[in-house]
Amino acid sequence: CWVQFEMWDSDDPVPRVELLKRVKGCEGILCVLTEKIDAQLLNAAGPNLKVVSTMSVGFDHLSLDELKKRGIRVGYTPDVLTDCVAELTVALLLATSRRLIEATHEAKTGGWGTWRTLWLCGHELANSTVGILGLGRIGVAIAERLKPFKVKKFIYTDVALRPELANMIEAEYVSLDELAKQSDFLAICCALTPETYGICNWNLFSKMKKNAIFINTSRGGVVNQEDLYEALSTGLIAGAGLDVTTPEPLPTHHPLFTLKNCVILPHVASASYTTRNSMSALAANNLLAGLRGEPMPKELKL
Ligand SMILES: O=C(O)C(=O)CO
Repeated sequence: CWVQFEMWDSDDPVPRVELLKRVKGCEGILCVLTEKIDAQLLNAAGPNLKVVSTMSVGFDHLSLDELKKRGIRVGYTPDVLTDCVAELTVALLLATSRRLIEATHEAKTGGWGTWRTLWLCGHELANSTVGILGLGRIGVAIAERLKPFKVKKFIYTDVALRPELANMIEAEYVSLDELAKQSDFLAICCALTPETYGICNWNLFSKMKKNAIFINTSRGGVVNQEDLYEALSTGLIAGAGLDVTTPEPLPTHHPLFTLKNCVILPHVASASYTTRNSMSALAANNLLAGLRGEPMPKELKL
């Protein structure tokens, strides 16, 4: 089908006022995760709007209730980014547990003296227990990559048992409490929903091991950052690697940036050329299928 489209031709997000003006009368919207698709925006678009296609696997920026109410279909981009996100998660985990950022800083700035027995010691994956909060495609892909590092045991928690996925990585289902207590490494892989908002808080951190490494490549909103700061600065847990924060960008004066045991990345888990190309192609195909009234390659069931 022929499609007339207007593109915001910049890597920076379209300003909200501009977006609200330009969506008027549109039948479809292709957005990224910086655009809030809420009642205000849907009202601004008007009754022609049939489909919203987001170039992301996460959909916490979409008001699903509002979309459903209006009968608007939603496309998203699962699967195509799984490998890329899992790879980055492993990189962030190792950078955090083996203190790579501190180490390169020391080497560059004169901190590198003689070889010292306990200098820059971290924690290794061999013989460890890895916990996964929210076992989906990405959690499985992370576990598959970590297994060759000789992880002893994978455990997970979720709102329901995930027997098929769990079997793929021989992961054992445990309660959230047990996940906190047993994990040497805890990877957060859940979607941000009202149930997971702030789920990583003092209650969780206080049950974790002193040697535990906390890794989040899902959404910043699942973490209570004040509690995480307390946990890291008091040595309650050993370290954290975050690819996502609240807000994004995290202000450079944020206390978390002062901590040596906190590695912060600017939301780059899916940032490979191959994956971003696949995501944009899938988002475009979802949009076109939605406009034609055909099944979308990846439709979010509302
Ligand atoms: O797809 C997502 O949800 C991201 O966070 C970026 O890939």
